[in-house]
Amino acid sequence: MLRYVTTNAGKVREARDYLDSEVSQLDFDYTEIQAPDLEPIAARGAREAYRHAGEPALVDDAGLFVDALDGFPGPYSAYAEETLGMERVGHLARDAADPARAEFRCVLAYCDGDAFDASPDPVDRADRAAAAATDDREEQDDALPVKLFSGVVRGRIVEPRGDGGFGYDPVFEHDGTTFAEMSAAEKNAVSHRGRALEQFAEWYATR
Ligand SMILES: O=c1nc[nH]c2c1ncn2[C@H]1C[C@H](O)[C@@H](COP(=O)(O)OP(=O)(O)OP(=O)(O)O)O1
Repeated sequence: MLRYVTTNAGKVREARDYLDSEVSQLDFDYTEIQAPDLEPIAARGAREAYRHAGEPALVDDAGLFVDALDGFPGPYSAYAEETLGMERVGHLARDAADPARAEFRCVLAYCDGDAFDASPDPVDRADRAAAAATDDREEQDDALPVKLFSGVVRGRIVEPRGDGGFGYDPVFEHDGTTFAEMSAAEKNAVSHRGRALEQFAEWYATR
């Protein structure tokens, strides 16, 4: 059974469109390392979740990157939402630029313990073999292969509109409509998460 690892029910709702019945949510709060990019955060999370669950794990790390704020809040989007809140982050963005161009990014990291993605790079392989041979749990985790998928959607930050979706959806406008004004299907058709899930589902079905 594939476990979609997140504490966020909004993400699960969107993922169901791509993963149907073969997925169930694992409400597990994996360690989020600090990094400017989402990829290493998601990869580390997927390894930890797989070790925890003992089942194939798919981690979804996402964030809002505002151009005029040099990518802030980016990997810290959840923290900024909890502290400042979606509306104040929106104000910061619009104070910095008008229009306040931004993008949502999503990285999916899949780990099932199999070496499906054995690196062709012998140095990398040797590193993995060495890491797998140690007793150190964190080093062993680094040896687990992870497959990454990502999606991006461009838009602009506006005054909040709409009551659908979650997180920053009310302030993120794409083609004249905020994500909170769209149905889940409409959002999936253009969103960062939809793009990443589409790629994952295609790979997963044919792996
Ligand atoms: O489609 C989206 N529509 C609106 N907001 C979004 C979206 N995608 C990510 N976001 C925001 C929500 C949160 O403030 C942060 C994700 O943070 P992120 O750490 O990936 O997720 P999270 O803490 O909500 O749940 P979890 O880590 O358990 O999956 O970016």
